[in-house]
Amino acid sequence: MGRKFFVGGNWKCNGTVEQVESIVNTLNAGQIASTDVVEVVVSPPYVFLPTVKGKLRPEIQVAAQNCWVKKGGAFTGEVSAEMLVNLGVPWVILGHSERRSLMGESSEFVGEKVAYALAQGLKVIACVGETLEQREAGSTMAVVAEQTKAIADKIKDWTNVVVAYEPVWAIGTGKVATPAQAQEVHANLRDWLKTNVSPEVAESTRIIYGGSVTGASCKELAGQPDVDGFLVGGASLKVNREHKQSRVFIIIMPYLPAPI
Ligand SMILES: O=C[C@H](O)COP(=O)(O)O
Repeated sequence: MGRKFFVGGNWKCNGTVEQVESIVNTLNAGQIASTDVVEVVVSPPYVFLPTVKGKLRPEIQVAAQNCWVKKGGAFTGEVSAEMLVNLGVPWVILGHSERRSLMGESSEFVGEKVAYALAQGLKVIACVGETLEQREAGSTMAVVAEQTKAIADKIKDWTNVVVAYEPVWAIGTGKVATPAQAQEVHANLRDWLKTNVSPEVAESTRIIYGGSVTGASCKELAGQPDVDGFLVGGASLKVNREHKQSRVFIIIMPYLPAPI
């Protein structure tokens, strides 16, 4: 069975009650193809999760942007995986570069979080990616392999993991990776999974791309054999005025069969 295309919208630390309501209304009004063909997941900040989950059409799932590394307790400011499960949130984004760089999350810590979240029944969008300095030093694949290995060391079952390759230099900068750059890393990452985990995991695990994806860049990127979808930041908050559509839908529509 082929890998189902995946489009995630990461709203990061953005939005007011009014803006979130407006985005949800736009998403609910948009055309969407069968969930057999594409998986669409939006990730609002924690405080908006229950509202978004309650108001969104059922074809669109929600993700948290982070969760605690173990069972809850005296960890002020944290949200546990158990709480997300209790709320009916199916997905969580872990290891985003903003958390690695701004909150000091190490690869090992991210690996522990991924393992714990999976064990509680969450599905995980696990982010990896190199900085500009690392790319220029020629260590892109070494960095991505080290981050992926830290996850592979802690988990056995990859069924509920989507890997998001997000080069740090492309995030929020408008400098989207070229299709060739994205394909090269995705193919190397799949190869790494084949050698270090298993051929089955390499074949079935979705590797999605994130970093300045827009309606203009998505088509060629999605045409690459190892690009299985996107994790969209800025564009997932925007509405295309002409089409009155969320830009997440603009991004996925070219690849989809007839809407339901
Ligand atoms: O999680 C999403 C990524 O950080 C991409 O963000 P961006 O599309 O605003 O560059």
